Amino acid sequence: MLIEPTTLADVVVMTPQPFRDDRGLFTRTFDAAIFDDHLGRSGASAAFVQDSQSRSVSGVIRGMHGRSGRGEAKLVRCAHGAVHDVLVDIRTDSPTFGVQEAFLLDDKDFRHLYVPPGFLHGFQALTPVADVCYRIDRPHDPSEDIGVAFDDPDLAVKWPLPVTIVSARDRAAGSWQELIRHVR
Ligand SMILES: Cc1cn([C@H]2C[C@H](O)[C@@H](COP(=O)(O)OP(=O)(O)O[C@H]3O[C@@H](C)C(=O)[C@@H](O)[C@H]3O)O2)c(=O)[nH]c1=O
Repeated sequence: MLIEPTTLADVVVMTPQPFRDDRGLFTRTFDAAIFDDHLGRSGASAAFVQDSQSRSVSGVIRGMHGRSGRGEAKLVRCAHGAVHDVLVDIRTDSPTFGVQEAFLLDDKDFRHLYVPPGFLHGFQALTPVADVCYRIDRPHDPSEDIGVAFDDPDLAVKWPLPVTIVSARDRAAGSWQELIRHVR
């Protein structure tokens, strides 16, 4: 399991080594000992309290989602298919505040993102079926949902495919400028 930094402060990408044979493959998707050691916090991995999975059809965009209050840490991977995954740092005290980075998550390399609290997250499905799995370190609470429109002109995320389906909540999301006023 390789753990590498990204351009976003504190975000890391974990790349496992899938073992492939005639039957298919086996891959470790997460290693608590390596993760805790990387963070320098014994037991950090034990904080993840909810596992979730979403399935999307090609072109679907989910995002850009964040969480108010203490935020939430997230582990994100694509278990089936491929997604274009985007993170935006919304921590006002971060050296990478406002910076975004995109990652290809797929079922070939099984790259896995660790996202600390204080980020917007979203993705677009690139394959007919794309399953995204998350682990979060606080129980889901919709009253803390915050977000920015996936097509906000200031964020200007470059989605690779034409947009097919977006939820009503995401269509109604606010702007980057509004979010900045809120977090500052
Ligand atoms: C996220 C979530 C949703 N739900 C419910 C609420 C709703 O009825 C249904 C679908 O929820 P949503 O439309 O919010 O799902 P979705 O748009 O896929 O939301 C997800 O988007 C990606 C980008 C993330 O980063 C996730 O943290 C999460 O915000 O599932 C839960 O019960 N628990 C959860 O943790």
